[in-house]
Amino acid sequence: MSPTPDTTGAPLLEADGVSIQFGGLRALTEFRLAIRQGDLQGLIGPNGAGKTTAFNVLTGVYKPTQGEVRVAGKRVNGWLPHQINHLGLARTFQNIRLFRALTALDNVKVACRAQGALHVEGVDFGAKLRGAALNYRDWWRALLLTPGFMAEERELTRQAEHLLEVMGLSHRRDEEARNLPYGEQRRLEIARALGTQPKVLLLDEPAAGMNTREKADLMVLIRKLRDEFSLGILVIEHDMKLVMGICEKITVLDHGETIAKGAPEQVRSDRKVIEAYLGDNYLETHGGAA
Ligand SMILES: Nc1ncnc2c1ncn2[C@@H]1O[C@H](COP(=O)(O)OP(=O)(O)OP(=O)(O)O)[C@@H](O)[C@H]1O
Repeated sequence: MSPTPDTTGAPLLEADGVSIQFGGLRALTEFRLAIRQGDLQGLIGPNGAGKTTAFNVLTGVYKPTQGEVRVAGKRVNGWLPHQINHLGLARTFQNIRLFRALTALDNVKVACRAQGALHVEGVDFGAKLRGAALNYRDWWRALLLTPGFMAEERELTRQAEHLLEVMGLSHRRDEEARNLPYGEQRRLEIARALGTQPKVLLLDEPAAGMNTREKADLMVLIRKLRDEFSLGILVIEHDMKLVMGICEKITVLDHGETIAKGAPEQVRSDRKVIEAYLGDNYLETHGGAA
């Protein structure tokens, strides 16, 4: 049986009054969020609201102009994405970013290997030097196919195969990522993100381009991932059925500002959210009170 999600622990990911500005454009203003183990939260809003920017700030692609991002309790402002990833934060992208010419298995193995690589936090020169020395050693081990290297390869293959199986992609193991149907490429991206053994997973429009059946399956799968891998999950998604169906808490952005936050039923009847995003048609089709 899946463990009951524990959403009472310390936040694994926190945004504390985070703002970012591009020239004169305030893309994100005073953004606040806390994700704990067992959380399944949504981030919604109209096009250009700042959702992907929020992901980019949380994962180290952008440095916040103001405020603080904390991962596993550590302040990570200014850290590089791979350093933040080592603290347990992984993501997928709105525009799929797989290694297109690698097989499904190798896409996931790359991520599993990256997690086993030297953990270099901050900008410590000594650690970087040690990292370079270990890379050099690993290069020779790979070239000479030492028993240690071969054993490590088998273990990485086993881990990657397991993740492909969880994501229903075992049958695609040896196919190049670019040849997979769109919905399967999206699932492969999630498998790859899981390869880095995250504690928090950020999914940027995971259902984009999927048909109704695939979306329904994805909803079940996202819940299953949360439970089986003891994750906290944050999802950006335009499909309201999916977001409202799986998320326990939703943050709504508009022009970089948080205009609402709460349970799905609270958010979908919020007048500001209806005006900015859902539209009165949504209420007519789905019911609910303004
Ligand atoms: N690197 C950048 N330089 C300048 N402006 C940017 C940059 N990144 C994002 N923006 C701007 O910030 C605003 C928010 O964009 P963002 O991509 O976060 O929106 P979004 O909510 O993810 O939209 P969508 O649903 O269309 O993906 C937009 O006006 C966008 O043009």
